[in-house]
Amino acid sequence: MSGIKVGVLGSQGKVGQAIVTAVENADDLTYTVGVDKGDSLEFFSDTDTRVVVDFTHPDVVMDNLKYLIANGIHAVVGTTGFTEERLETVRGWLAENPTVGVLIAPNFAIGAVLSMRFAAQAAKYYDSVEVVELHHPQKADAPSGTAYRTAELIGRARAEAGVGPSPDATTEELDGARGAVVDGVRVHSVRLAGLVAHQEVLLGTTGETLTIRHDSLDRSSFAPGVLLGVRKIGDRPGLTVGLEELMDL
Ligand SMILES: NC(=O)C1=CN([C@@H]2O[C@H](COP(=O)(O)OP(=O)(O)OC[C@H]3O[C@@H](n4cnc5c(N)ncnc54)[C@H](OP(=O)(O)O)[C@@H]3O)[C@@H](O)[C@H]2O)C=CC1
Ligand SMILES: O=C(O)C1=N[C@H](C(=O)O)C[C@H](O)C1
Repeated sequence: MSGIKVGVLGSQGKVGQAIVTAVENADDLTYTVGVDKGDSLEFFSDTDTRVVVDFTHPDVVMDNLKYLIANGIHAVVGTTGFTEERLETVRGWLAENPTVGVLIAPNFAIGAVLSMRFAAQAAKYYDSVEVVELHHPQKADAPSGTAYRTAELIGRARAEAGVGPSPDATTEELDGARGAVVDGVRVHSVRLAGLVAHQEVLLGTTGETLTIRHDSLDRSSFAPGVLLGVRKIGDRPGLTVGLEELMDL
């Protein structure tokens, strides 16, 4: 056995299973152990695991990270639910363990990262922008982490360019009909059997619209981005947020 020793948290889950397969198939990585609900995190220390990939649940990911950082294990995290407050807590733990690297990304699919970048670039040229995310019905969080991040990037780009709010004459509304608002951007969440992970950013101005759509058709779409993170995180102490930081964009 040779290469970076990699373990997976949430190894029995939908994404975790795809990551285990990808790690096992990579010549330069060695799969050590999978940990799922009820298993001990000490399996990672016992197997001298160097990098752990976490695809679990927003309710448990902070406890996982606390253990990994305290034990000098690098982490690549796809689990959602990272508010600015949570990120600050992680930064605090990392300050006490300065050799450890943590990568947290709302979406590891290359196309999703690109579509977020394209949406931010386009945002200032259009009067209106709204985000629609569509996912499988087992998903716990709404809006998706990706949609939340996309709206933040769009909101920031529009604020920097001095663009006002999207026009909207709605005065009467059934609760939720116009979606949630993130940094001034409307975000709509669809949950539908048969879907995996999809997002459309709709932009409109006089006489034209632009739609930026990304589809993850299979959970293997997250694996190349995760493996990129696994290979790089050991050389990036501290907190990295977003896969784009590791891509030559
Ligand atoms: N960043 C990205 O690119 C992506 C992020 N995600 C995010 O990843 C997370 C997982 O998604 P998904 O795989 O679909 O979810 P699943 O529910 O299919 O998988 C999660 C797995 O983690 C297990 N688990 C729960 N608690 C613990 C714990 N304390 N320790 C170890 N394992 C635990 C679950 O067990 P049990 O089922 O028994 O509760 C389950 O097997 C979500 O937050 C999702 O939004 C998903 C896709 C891509
Ligand atoms: O739960 C999912 O499935 C996904 N979660 C992430 C998110 O919330 O953005 C990434 C992707 O959309 C799939």
